[in-house]
Amino acid sequence: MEVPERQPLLSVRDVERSFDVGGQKLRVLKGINLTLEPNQLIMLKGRSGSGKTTLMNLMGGLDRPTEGEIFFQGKPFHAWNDDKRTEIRRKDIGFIFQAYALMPLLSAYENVELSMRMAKKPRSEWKSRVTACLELVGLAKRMHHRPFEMSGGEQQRVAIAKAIAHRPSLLLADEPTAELDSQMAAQVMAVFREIVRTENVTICMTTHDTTIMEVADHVYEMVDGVFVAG
Ligand SMILES: Nc1ncnc2c1ncn2[C@@H]1O[C@H](COP(=O)(O)OP(=O)(O)OP(=O)(O)O)[C@@H](O)[C@H]1O
Repeated sequence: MEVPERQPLLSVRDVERSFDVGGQKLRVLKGINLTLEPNQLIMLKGRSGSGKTTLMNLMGGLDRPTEGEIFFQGKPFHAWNDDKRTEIRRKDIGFIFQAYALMPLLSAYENVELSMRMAKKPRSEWKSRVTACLELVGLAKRMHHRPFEMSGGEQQRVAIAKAIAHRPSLLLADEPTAELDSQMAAQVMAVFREIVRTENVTICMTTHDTTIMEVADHVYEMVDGVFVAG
């Protein structure tokens, strides 16, 4: 009997993205190929302006390529409209940004709970999942603190709990450690490794920090809109 081939989580094929800037075509991505498998920690590095954020936006279904194909769990993101991509994104993708994007008036617990609500998870699952996610990021004792009562590293860990609560299979993180000192950045990376081990998720993150690249399963280097051998 033939064993069915395992489907990649995400596949990016010959992707280009151009923007119209003042009547001129600005080519930002110039033929990107990348495959993400389940349960990986992948990093994208490259100079400012090389196109990393543009690629992450495409991978997360926030934007569509000018040329090429993007399949998320076999679904053709490049061909789907905003509404269809948004539906998949809400359910299956989590995002973390450089600045923590937490609601300032809500506690850590309430911030994470919001993500369960947004993903329309049954209310009966909220409490145990929110608590488990905050424990996973090492903040069980800070659940009822609000963002301004926490350090930058703690806030970023709340943002991680919030991004994984609805059990996405892909977590995209744009410079998640950029605002943190090296000790806090190391804590965030330890949490990422733990999440990849226990949560059935692939993390793809951008970074400039060469010291944290050691923990990646693979590092892609982008130069001027293409990948170069690392
Ligand atoms: N919507 C847009 N319209 C026009 N130009 C854009 C748009 N989005 C990105 N660009 C341009 O594309 C280039 C790549 O930007 P991008 O944000 O992807 O780089 P990056 O590698 O993520 O940089 P950084 O490390 O600074 O975040 C930049 O020159 C940027 O000005």
